[in-house]
Amino acid sequence: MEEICVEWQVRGIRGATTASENSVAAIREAVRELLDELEAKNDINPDLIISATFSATRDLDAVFPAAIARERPHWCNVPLLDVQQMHVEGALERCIRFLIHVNWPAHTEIYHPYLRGAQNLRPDRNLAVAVAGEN
Ligand SMILES: C=C(O[C@@H]1C=C(C(=O)O)C=C[C@H]1O)C(=O)O
Repeated sequence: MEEICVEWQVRGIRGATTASENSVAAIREAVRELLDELEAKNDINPDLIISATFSATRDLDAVFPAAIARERPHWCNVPLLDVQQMHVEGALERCIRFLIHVNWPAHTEIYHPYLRGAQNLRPDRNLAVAVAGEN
């Protein structure tokens, strides 16, 4: 029988969005939408996620984004962390970012979701799908 060998790599996935206000409902809505997009566009298997770190700007403190992520199917065992995003004067407000490390089939494209007010943070990643090895 022919053996099909898949080569795996550890890859980083970035994403960001904004919440409409500093409330549990608004942050939950924004995080769910962002992770829905991540999973839909990448066909990701949460069991292959190594860890996920969320940052929130200092104007968001109603709820931990990681707690929202953990509500998702198969995310309960993913090591999660929340940090406060460093403040830069004039930077995008009410912004939630993530950096996720994942085991990924080599040479497979990754989509980095940047939604809502975060769409202009990285126009290069918003317009194009990053090609394997370009992270
Ligand atoms: C541009 C962003 O915002 C900030 C700037 C970053 C950068 O210059 O690479 C990365 C994360 C944030 O600290 C982003 O989230 O992508």
